[in-house]
Amino acid sequence: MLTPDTKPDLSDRLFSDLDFSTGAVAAMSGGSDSTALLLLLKDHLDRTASAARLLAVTVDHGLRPDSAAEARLVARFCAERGIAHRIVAWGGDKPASGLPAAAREARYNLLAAAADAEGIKLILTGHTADDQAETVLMRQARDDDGRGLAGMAPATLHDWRTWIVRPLLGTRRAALREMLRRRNVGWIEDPTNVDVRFERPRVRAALAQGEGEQRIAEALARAGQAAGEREDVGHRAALLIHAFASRPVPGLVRLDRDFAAHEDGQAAIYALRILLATVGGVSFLADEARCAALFARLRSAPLCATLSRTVIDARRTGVFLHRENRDLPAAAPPVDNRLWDNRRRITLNGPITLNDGPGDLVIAPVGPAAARQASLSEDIPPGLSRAALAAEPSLWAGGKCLDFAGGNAGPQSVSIVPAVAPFQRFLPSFDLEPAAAVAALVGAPPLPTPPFRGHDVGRGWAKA
Ligand SMILES: Nc1ncnc2c1ncn2[C@@H]1O[C@H](COP(=O)(O)OP(=O)(O)OP(=O)(O)O)[C@@H](O)[C@H]1O
Repeated sequence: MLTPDTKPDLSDRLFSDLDFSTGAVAAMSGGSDSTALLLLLKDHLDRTASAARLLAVTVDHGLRPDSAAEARLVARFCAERGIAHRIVAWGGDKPASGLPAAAREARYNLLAAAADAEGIKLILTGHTADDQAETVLMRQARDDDGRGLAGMAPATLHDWRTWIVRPLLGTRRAALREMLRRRNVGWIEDPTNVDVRFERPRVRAALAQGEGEQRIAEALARAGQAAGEREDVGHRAALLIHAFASRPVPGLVRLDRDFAAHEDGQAAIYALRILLATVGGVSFLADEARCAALFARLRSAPLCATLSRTVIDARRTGVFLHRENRDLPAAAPPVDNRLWDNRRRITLNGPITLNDGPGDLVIAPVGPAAARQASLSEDIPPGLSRAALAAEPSLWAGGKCLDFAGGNAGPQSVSIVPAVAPFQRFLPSFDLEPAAAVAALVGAPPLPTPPFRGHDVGRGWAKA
């Protein structure tokens, strides 16, 4: 039943676009924002999709003496409302520096694992407009390439399979707290949120003073504009990737010469940054200024350069990109669900059975010697094909190269599937289009269905 203080239009506005067909995990710290999120979500599902599964998950980071007791408080809160709840603990050693980032990384892994265990593909967090303003101001202070000014995306794909959605990103914290007070619901105040040894609490404290409100409004407006610009350049970069890039042999990307002369330099440089990071297996995009300088030089082939662990070999017949043949992973037995060189995902589909030869099965680069034996495409200069192939992963047994990359042709029990390094861990919705384009190019799995009903992967589906 509705109470006067849960305006139906608020929760409907927040959640009505979302696809709850696999259920939802609500990331619930017990703070005001995630408590409000959980209550609004529960109202919405009770009204519109009572069969949808809802699981609240609290991560106990084990960083404060009270954290376990707080997690139990959240468990009680959920039990009283008939909401399934789970506590997951961050075990193991904690780093001495970079603690907030490590805790965040661990938190998302644990939330995703909890969702996975239930077959749920959607995680909701309680990030608010206030969090967004803080994020934008922190990134602005760091003077990065401007992409970060878009702030947090309304949705982010985690590990290429679980959507993290932030439905409260356009809602102010004060409004949520007001709603909680009217419902007589309390929340946990995390002392870390006011611990000025950390950057975010310092920004938060500064925004609570003087002209804070105006700065918040400006930061949010700037974020909206930057998000639109980022989607736009991503869209144009995706068009360029579709039009000009191909993968003639595994490990080798070819750009038509016309790419180097394209008039939309901004999109071409963005496409280049994404392609270099993907081919090189680097988690962050190649440096913008260096890519701009490289793009300017591409017109005057021949050219051979390296950037982002990638060799750029520009010839009359095209601009070729392949992984540099150094600092490749050492031979090691295949381990399930691991990234190899940040370029391939290894999956074990069952116990390893070896019919192809004796000896222990390992994954190692093909290497120059085995690459020389391979039969090559006639359209590509053999030196280039071999250089690309040498850096590709292969299964080896007893010193014999069983299969080389691209391939699912080795023992059925091991698959080695291309991955898109810069977007593999976190893919913000702003970048969906270029990510889908580069995934199709390198043969990575297609993106899972977006979490918003009625939207394909493509322009304009992300909520503003
Ligand atoms: N320990 C946790 N367990 C589960 N989810 C968490 C946890 N910490 C944060 N989150 C999720 O991430 C969101 C943003 O995190 P942040 O650290 O800004 O929140 P908080 O201040 O701890 O709590 P809240 O946002 O609920 O007020 C939270 O709203 C919540 O959805």
